[in-house]
Amino acid sequence: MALTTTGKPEALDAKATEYAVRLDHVSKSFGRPGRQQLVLDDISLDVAPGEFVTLLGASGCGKSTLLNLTAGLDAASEGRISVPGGRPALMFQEHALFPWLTAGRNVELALRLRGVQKNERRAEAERLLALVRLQGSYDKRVHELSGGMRQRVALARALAQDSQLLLMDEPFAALDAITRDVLHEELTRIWTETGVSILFVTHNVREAVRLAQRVVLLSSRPGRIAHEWRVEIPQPRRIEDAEVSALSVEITERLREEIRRHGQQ
Ligand SMILES: Nc1ncnc2c1ncn2[C@@H]1O[C@H](COP(=O)(O)OP(=O)(O)OP(=O)(O)O)[C@@H](O)[C@H]1O
Repeated sequence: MALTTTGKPEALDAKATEYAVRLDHVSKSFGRPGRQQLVLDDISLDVAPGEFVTLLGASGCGKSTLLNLTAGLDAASEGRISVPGGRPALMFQEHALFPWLTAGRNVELALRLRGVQKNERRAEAERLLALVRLQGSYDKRVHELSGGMRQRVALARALAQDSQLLLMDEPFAALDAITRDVLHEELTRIWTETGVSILFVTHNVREAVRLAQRVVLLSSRPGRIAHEWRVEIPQPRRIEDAEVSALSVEITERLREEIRRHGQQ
């Protein structure tokens, strides 16, 4: 497929590339010509196949914008985004499940859109619900599920797309700390089992360190890559582990510096 300097993520041959997604000098402005606000400035970032990267930054620094560009929901103003494996799967803070469908039917809908045959959908939806530890919940309606269970269904639905790249925008931010902790464990397990690449947006430093192999810090206004850390702490980690805490303190310091610097502009 021809490469363009702007526009939607491009599908390339997955085998020929060493990344699940590549952002190459990506910038994004909003607003009318002459009154434009530069939100993302010259972002270059690769996520390797099977890698788990968290994108961290202060509120309003452009994290969601970056994810939306990667998902193809909006076009970059400059630069190029390549997603070799095709359309990424998406998961947001709001579950966005259809309330009139059961948990199972919500997952099946994604399977249908993927082109899975009707007679295979039920079994595949059951398998995905079991993967997120919701076996037996196929017939439950959305209002019968807790917040954590809804996010599990949303995760099963995202996985139903069978994409090589999963984009997650603060998916656990609305959950209580204990439910979030459990879902961190589940996500780590599912990431290990499936080998999916994950780009996960959060403003929670401990969450970023708990989950990722690499934490990328964005500065604010405009969003630029300020720093990144490789997280060598073995999984499974716990959010209260001493090593997770120590690195979180270091990253928080750096984040504070970025916020102070932004405040002085
Ligand atoms: N469609 C849009 N039109 C105009 N401005 C926008 C649009 N989308 C985002 N912005 C602006 O871009 C900036 C970055 O927003 P974005 O939602 O990406 O930040 P964020 O880092 O995800 O914030 P948060 O952590 O609070 O969710 C903000 O100033 C926002 O007002």
